[in-house]
Amino acid sequence: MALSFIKKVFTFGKDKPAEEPVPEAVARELEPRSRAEDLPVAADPVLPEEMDTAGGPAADVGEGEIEEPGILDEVLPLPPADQMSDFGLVPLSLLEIEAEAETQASDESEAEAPPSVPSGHLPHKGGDRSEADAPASVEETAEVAEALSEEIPAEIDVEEDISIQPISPLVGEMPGRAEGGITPTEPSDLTAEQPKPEFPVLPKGFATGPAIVEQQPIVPQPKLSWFQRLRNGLARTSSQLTGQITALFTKRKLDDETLQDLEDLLIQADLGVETALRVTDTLASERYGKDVTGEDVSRIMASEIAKVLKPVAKPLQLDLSHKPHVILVVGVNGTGKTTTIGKLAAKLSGAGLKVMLAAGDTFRAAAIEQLKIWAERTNSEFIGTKLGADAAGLAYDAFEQAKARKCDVLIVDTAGRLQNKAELMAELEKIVRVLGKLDPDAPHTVLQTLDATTGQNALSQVEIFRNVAGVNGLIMTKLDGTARGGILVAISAKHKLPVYFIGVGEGVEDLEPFEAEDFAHAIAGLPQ
Ligand SMILES: Nc1nc2c(ncn2[C@@H]2O[C@H](COP(=O)(O)OP(=O)(O)OP(=O)(O)O)[C@@H](O)[C@H]2O)c(=O)[nH]1
Repeated sequence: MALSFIKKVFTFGKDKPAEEPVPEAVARELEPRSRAEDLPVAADPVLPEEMDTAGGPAADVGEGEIEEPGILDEVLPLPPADQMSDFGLVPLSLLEIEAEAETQASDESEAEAPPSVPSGHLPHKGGDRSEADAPASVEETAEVAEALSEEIPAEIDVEEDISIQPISPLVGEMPGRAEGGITPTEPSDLTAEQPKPEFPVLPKGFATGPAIVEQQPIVPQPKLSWFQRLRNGLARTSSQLTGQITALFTKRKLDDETLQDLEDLLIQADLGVETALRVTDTLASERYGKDVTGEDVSRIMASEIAKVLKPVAKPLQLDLSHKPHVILVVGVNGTGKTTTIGKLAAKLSGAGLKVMLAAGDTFRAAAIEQLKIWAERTNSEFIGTKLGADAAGLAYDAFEQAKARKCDVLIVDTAGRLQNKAELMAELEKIVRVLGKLDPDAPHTVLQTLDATTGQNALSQVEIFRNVAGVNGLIMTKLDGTARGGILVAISAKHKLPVYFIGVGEGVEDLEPFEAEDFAHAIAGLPQ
């Protein structure tokens, strides 16, 4: 009897005889939904306006009231039948029985098939259902479940053979579930093709949807050594020079004509007549009448340039018996005075010296602000004045302040000026004179910055600034760019002024002591 009852129960919705209506809740409980993902989610099972008659929405399931799926995945003893629905569980064995009953039922009567819920239609609870569809109470469900559990063959070991599949916690949250009124959705309802939103057809070259941008991993660039930056900066000079030299000596012996051509090439590279002659003389004495390669010439050239530069590659001497040792920084506009001051201050204050920076460039507000920032960055003292104020007056005040505050070094910035502007050069002369009144040796160092991209004009800059302000040391900046470093060789050969540092970048670290050999190798395109 029980088996035939089960058969009927499982064929509900397919061949249900009209005279034996099966409560919907029973059928629902036995529907094939043993896995959480199989659970149908009724579309709007209760309309808001139906809430009163439906008994209101299900109480929310509180956190922790639902067992973790992982726990329920284990084989657990079957709970008492009357509690199964409370747990939201369906015995797997029943699902197997159902599958069997379904097969038989489909054989028996296809013609008797009762009206089923049309695909895509989900009847509303409390709507226009027939009596047969009427919701069953939880008690009824429990009774049926108990009857079914009695029918389980004796050989089935409940503990071993019945695994309980958890039903998604969602079930407890579904309004219909609380009222015992979940209406199963045919699988076809879920897979049925939904009407696609219509988009306009875009012209060729366009596409709809979110753009997919492939992210390229950012590869950090290794920081180049200062020599590599110097070599890169001088690459234009060196590659031009070595390329021409190689071309000059290909399949040619060293004679007067090739020597003259070489001398011209070296002068064009800003190295100056003096250095050019040194190179050709040495080459002639060693290899005249013989085959010469470009590499031979590069080696001799590097060696002769280094000889010129070595005497000027000196450290910046600080006489710390003066408190302060005054460094006046001069040069043409934009040659890197302020930046170089910042770099020097960083080195000196980093070494524990007390440094003061004086904003003597009273022409540019930005220059004053720039120096102030450098002072903050380098933990230096700062002194400035109004825009347009007398720069010599500021230099005077700065000296006194630095002395009073026991600064080791005072570095005075000045406005950039072209060497041919007499009035501005006279102002520079005045600054030097005023400082000399406070200390006859001040300024102790007059540094001139030279922009390495300048070329021949740098020669006359040194000439005039030296005469007016008594420049006694040089710093060549921007050797990391597209430099024409050959001019430093010519200046060194002519003026023999110490070259203390070279600038190889805009960063605070990018100031390197000048090394004659390295510089000579970089110009000749040879490794360090
Ligand atoms: N690449 C590179 N840029 C530098 C170097 N030194 C300075 N600069 C840049 O050159 C520009 C001018 O530098 P400043 O320090 O303002 O030059 P300045 O001589 O004080 O300028 P004025 O006050 O106008 O005379 C700035 O953009 C600096 O960042 C260097 O060694 N390498």
